[in-house]
Amino acid sequence: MAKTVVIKIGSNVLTQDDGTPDHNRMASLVSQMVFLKEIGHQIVLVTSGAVAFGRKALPLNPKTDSITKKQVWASIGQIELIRSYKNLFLEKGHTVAQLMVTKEDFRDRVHYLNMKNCLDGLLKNQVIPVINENDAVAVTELMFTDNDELAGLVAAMIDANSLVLLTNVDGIYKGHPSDPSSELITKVGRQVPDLSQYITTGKSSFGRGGMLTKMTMAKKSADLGIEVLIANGKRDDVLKGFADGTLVCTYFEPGKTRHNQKKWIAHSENYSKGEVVVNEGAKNALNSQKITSLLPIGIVAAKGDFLKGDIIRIVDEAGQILGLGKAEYGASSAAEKIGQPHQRPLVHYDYLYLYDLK
Ligand SMILES: Nc1ncnc2c1ncn2[C@@H]1O[C@H](COP(=O)(O)OP(=O)(O)O)[C@@H](O)[C@H]1O
Ligand SMILES: N[C@@H](CCC(=O)OP(=O)(O)O)C(=O)O
Repeated sequence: MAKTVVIKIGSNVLTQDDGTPDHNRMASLVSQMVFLKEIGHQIVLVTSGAVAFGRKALPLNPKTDSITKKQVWASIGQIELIRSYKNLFLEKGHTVAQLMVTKEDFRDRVHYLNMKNCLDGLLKNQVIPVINENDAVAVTELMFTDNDELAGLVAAMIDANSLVLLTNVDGIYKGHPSDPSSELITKVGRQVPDLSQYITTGKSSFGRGGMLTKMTMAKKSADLGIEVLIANGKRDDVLKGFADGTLVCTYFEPGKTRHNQKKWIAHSENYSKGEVVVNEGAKNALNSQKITSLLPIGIVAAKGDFLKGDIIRIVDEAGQILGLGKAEYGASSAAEKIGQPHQRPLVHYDYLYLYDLK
């Protein structure tokens, strides 16, 4: 079956132990991505490596602050990174395109749709999008936790079937991967156990977010109906293994696919601009099997300065978050309508994402 596959490559996969770019590994992964494309899959690449490539190209005074270092190295390294991909794909007859994004591009619905339109256009024209964070401008609140988060957001955006996170270990182990007694978790079903207990905060030498973000993103993406594979990009034929189903990895079984609109909303908790508190009746209605929009009659309070189109959090009176939604009107109109019958929904069902509260 032809799939849309988002492949994320971590910095460590593309570097050797001494930090120099590993062009052979890169060439092998490009060949395998071309193989996937030529057997009919659509490929989107999310790649790290700019900082690592830049660090090797230009040593900086160790006293330079860490933000400036990241910005300088990333803006130097990105050139070599994208040029290498461009040349390697071109040798095999394929064109790549570069997209550099920040968190803001996922926060704003217009930016989001512009990016989606661009990706759709590239895929339709058989071009392989190569995406990285725009590290030159992405500082503090504009930053993704790491590229695993970015890859998860991209996979949701384009309604991907699969998300393959390539790192320098075979997947999530029940213990530190360097401990020979640690066992690899090969499958995570829909009843996801608490895996965070196994994950240590230590990262690989150039990694940013560590295994915890991979796990969080994998769970979230699987909830949205995307299968996720965390696998070792340093193993030869890793992507061929993905194609023929022989890959040694941690596999997250996908849930039922949800509406695309809702996928954007599902990933927006960090970007919400306000919050509404709902009463018990509204909570039960939202959690029932019936398709329900959020009506002002069930709202007891509206907080924050949200405008029409902004994402708002929906919480119950005990403060537990129930879900997220796109506001149909702003906070001042909402305040006027609170508790009143016969009013337009504040959140329409199509723009409502409810957490699966067990
Ligand atoms: N339970 C675990 N299973 C696997 N890896 C783990 C675990 N706990 C911590 N890690 C660490 O997570 C690292 C991968 O994350 P990271 O360094 O962010 O990689 P990448 O650069 O590919 O994004 C591994 O190299 C490993 O050291
Ligand atoms: N955007 C950065 C990558 C940051 C990042 O998430 O790195 P990694 O944890 O190796 O995937 C770069 O290109 O160096």
